[in-house]
Amino acid sequence: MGQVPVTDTPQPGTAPAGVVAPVVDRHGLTHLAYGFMASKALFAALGVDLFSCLAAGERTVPELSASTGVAAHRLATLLHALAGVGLVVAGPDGYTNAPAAQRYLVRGAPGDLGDYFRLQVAQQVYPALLHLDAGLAGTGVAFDAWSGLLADPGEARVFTEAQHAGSLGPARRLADRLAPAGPCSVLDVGGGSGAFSYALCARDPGVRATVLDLPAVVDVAREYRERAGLTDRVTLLAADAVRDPWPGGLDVVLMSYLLSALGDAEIDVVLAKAHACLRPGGLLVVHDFVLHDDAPGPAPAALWFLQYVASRPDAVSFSGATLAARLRGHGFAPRRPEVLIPEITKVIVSSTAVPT
Ligand SMILES: C[S@@+](CC[C@H](N)C(=O)[O-])C[C@H]1O[C@@H](n2cnc3c(N)ncnc32)[C@H](O)[C@@H]1O
Repeated sequence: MGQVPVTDTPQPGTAPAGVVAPVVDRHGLTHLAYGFMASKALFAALGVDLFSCLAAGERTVPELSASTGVAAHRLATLLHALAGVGLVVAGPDGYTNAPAAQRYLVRGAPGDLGDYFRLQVAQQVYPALLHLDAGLAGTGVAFDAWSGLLADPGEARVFTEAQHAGSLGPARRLADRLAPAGPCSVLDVGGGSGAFSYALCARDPGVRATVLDLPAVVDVAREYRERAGLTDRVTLLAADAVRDPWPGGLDVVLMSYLLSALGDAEIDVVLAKAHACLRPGGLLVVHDFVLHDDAPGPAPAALWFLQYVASRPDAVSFSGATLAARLRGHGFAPRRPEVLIPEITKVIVSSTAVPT
């Protein structure tokens, strides 16, 4: 879960990035209350690949109707909505993509996030959020945590393919930052498709990785490993990270979006296991949603934490400081958190003590 923000720079009239502006008027409230409708317009457009149809430039409504197969009068209504929220731009004869749509929503573009939004956010996260009231009340949740949902091979495929699309860019950035050099064994816990492991392997030929995830997810990861040409350097381990044993003597344990997906007590279980399976001086790399320590937000990270409340009663949120305290409690020496996806995720690298 978690994504690059579609808006990289503050919009006119909004607070600078990182500062939460209190909602002061009805317009602000309306913007929030109607947000779901705007999201649905975006997902519906992705569903008929509308942004790809506009990739080459302006198209008229009849042209778009022919390409998408959507009746012109219904498509016109969708286009009005998309233009209203700024995803397409209306011209004298037709429509063009807004810059972010052209960059992130055109199928096959280098920054393509369409599958991530359409599959994971629209088809799995939003339906789960319909159970948020019950989750908050503690009277029921959408499903038995993500591990319950992902026991189903079809759901595991949808989730993992979408997550792969979302994780490729951040994985490359993290690999560049960690810059492994020389022999290095990595355990990628809750590794999903293995996107982060492949990026680390691509960065240095000395990296060997094990991707540990639930069995139905590992079945999908096998295909990505094949495509990456890394069957000889990446091992797949079908296991439950909380209940099953992990390999030992490792240089690096990576947890990308794992801790946020676990319950409070399970976080302690996996941190203890990480410490036990690292060699002295080994590194734990946590990449996840992280709240500010001393200010509200950032909103996307806070909202991602909230959606977990819909799917498990023991979900918790954490800031850099609360996570660092927890890491210290398990014998780690955490460094300062560093932003990986602005407003959404941070990376906290911690070392285990080297015996003197
Ligand atoms: C949001 S995905 C992140 C995948 C990958 N780390 C990435 O960043 O692209 C969270 C992953 O944690 C896995 N996961 C959740 N609970 C798990 C558990 N108890 N044991 C193993 N994997 C688990 C899920 O199956 C899923 O693949």
